[in-house]
Amino acid sequence: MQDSFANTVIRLNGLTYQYPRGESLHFTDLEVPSGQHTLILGDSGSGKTTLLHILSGLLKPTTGIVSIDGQQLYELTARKLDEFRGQRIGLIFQEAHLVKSLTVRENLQIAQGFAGARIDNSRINEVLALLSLDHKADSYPSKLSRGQMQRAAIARAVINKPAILVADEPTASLDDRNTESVLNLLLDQANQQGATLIIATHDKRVKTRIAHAYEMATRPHPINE
Ligand SMILES: Nc1ncnc2c1ncn2[C@@H]1O[C@H](COP(=O)(O)OP(=O)(O)OP(=O)(O)O)[C@@H](O)[C@H]1O
Repeated sequence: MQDSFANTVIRLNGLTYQYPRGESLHFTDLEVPSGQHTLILGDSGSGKTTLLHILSGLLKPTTGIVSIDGQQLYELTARKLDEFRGQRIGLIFQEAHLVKSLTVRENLQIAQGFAGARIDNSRINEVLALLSLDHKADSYPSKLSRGQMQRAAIARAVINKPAILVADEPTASLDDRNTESVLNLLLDQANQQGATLIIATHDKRVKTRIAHAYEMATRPHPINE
């Protein structure tokens, strides 16, 4: 089903998730207008990572609807969902998860391939230049510094011009200077590529840069509650 709110990039409705033999999580409804960068805030264990996985199409909720850029994610077949995720959702986790046996350029090429797009080397060159990584295009991940690795992960997340860029604690282990530069990169890239940023964080330094926040409203419920 297509979403009727053309300007709404994320819509969450009636979401719950029950971990097998674990927590039952209930999520407050949310609508994010396109371009409204939003933080996901909440105590440790409140369900931020679970929510990011659900809204990124990686974890099917027990109940409820997730609509991204007008598409209800969990109505798609597994293959279509993989393709949609590749095209419309950019993921940045704390560890970069680049394929170690491939160069930076090849990592970006497979990200284009997963999304069902043709290999577009001029787009790859453009993104690498924007992130000051052009000189590392033919390097393997093991030859990158930590900061370069993080920029490569951002390059991979934005390569297909996603509608949303989802980052889980992207600054948790960074000093102030690197936090500033990663936040600038994420905001610049999101703004330039027309993506809406969703960042889960505890980090006070991030809260000063992004005004809108979604507070995890619930504590986890015991199984039978
Ligand atoms: N695979 C799992 N099986 C069972 N319970 C889980 C599993 N993963 C997470 N949980 C539980 O679900 C709840 C939410 O976890 P989640 O990782 O989403 O929280 P979080 O807000 O991201 O926490 P943090 O800020 O500490 O990373 C926690 O109580 C956690 O113990």
